[in-house]
Amino acid sequence: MDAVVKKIARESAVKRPSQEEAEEAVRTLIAWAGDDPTRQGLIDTPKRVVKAYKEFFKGYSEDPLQALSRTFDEDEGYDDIVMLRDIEFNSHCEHHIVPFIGRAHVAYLPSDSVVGISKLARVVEIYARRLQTQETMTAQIVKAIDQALKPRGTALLIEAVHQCMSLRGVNKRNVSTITTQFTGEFKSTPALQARFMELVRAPSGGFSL
Ligand SMILES: Nc1nc2c(ncn2[C@@H]2O[C@H](COP(=O)(O)OP(=O)(O)OP(=O)(O)O)[C@@H](O)[C@H]2O)c(=O)[nH]1
Ligand SMILES: [Zn+2]
Repeated sequence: MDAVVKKIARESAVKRPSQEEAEEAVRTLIAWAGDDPTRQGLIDTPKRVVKAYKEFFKGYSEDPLQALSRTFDEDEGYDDIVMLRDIEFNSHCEHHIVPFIGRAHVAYLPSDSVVGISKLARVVEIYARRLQTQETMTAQIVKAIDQALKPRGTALLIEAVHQCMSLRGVNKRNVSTITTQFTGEFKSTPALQARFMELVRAPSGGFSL
């Protein structure tokens, strides 16, 4: 078992079930839904579902601080906004285990060093691949960046569609849920927040490389 999974298991005092126990749980749900888990078309489904869960929730075995640990300090004194826009993610809401799908826009103001830009997208991916609420995921991403890079400020906007609202329950399609979090200079300086929001909304300039 991976160290991060072990840590989460230790903190929550939950024993991680075996692959066979997880597959059995899927067979139970299929039967509960009203179908026969032993029929031809469903016989391999528990194995596939467990494999899919491994992908959906692989963020439990990854460490965001580790992803942000390699920084570069030769940046000629660059000290303005570094922003990644339109980081697509798929997550699952912790209330219904149904997908919520959206985009994250993340920016930071470097102090001494910068981080490889892919690592910011990796942090989004790590937290998205866990059971989440949008608010928690927003706060966690910002906290990880602040902790690892100690920037002068971090800004994050997440927009997402929650399928637990569009496929069931209230059945409202295409509702966007928007969350934002600002720290440091982004929190204390409204003009910086406004610049961030402008950059989120700015046309892409037709780049699609
Ligand atoms: N704040 C927040 N709520 C969420 C998120 N994802 C899902 N939810 C909401 O979680 C709530 C759970 O409410 P409950 O009343 O316990 O569950 P429910 O009976 O299935 O609720 P309905 O979805 O209204 O049918 C619902 O209002 C969901 O829309 C999220 O990321 N953040
Ligand atoms: Zn939900």
